[in-house]
Amino acid sequence: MKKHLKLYFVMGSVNCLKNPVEVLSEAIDGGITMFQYREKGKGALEGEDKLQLGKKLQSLCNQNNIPFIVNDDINLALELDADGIHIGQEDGDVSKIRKFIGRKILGVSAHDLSEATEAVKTGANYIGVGPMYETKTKLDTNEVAGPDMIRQLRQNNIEIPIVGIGGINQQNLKPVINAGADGVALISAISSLKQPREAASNLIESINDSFVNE
Ligand SMILES: Cc1ncsc1CCOP(=O)(O)O
Ligand SMILES: C=C1C=NC(C)=NC1=N
Ligand SMILES: [Mg+2]
Repeated sequence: MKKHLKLYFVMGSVNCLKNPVEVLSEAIDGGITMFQYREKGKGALEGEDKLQLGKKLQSLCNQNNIPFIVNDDINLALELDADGIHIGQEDGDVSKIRKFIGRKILGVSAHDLSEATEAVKTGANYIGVGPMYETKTKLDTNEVAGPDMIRQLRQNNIEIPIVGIGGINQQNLKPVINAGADGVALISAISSLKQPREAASNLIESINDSFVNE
């Protein structure tokens, strides 16, 4: 699990400057290690369109042995036979969902020690902690927690794989790794750029450097 979380690209059609299939294809070439289909927000696809795009993105991931995770939508995750699902605190009872999805990857958003402890207890495979920094991508985030939140979780013996998320880019990812995260999850640092391949390549290089000089 930990090695997949290094550069975890999260995206939906709403976030992309160009064709989402092209964006993901380039991001995979650039070196992302895991992908989450998060079709959400104003103008997001629904129903058949959402399913069809999901299938295209999933096949890109399968061809490249990249775990394909669906955000929030359990029915879609099961219909696509995705590798896993990511849910927020408001997306339902984690232990119920664990029974529903069996051995698939279960990611849970956590904003503090109590949510992280709960997620571990109910069988999450990793937690997404944030927002690390200001973000314009998700409008209803909690207040900025910062990398120190990850450091605090590790100091309280939270051993589960952790990915930081929220406003992360090449310039500010090192403190997230140094705080004890196994990787970073991000949207606009790849999806909003003309050259997603170059963006992903620069990011994974900086992430690997951060681990080497930890
Ligand atoms: C999904 C999510 N959860 C917390 S912040 C966020 C948005 C991250 O987007 P960006 O990487 O563009 O800041
Ligand atoms: C809200 C989120 C937090 N963390 C991750 C990895 N994905 C999300 N959608
Ligand atoms: Mg959610």
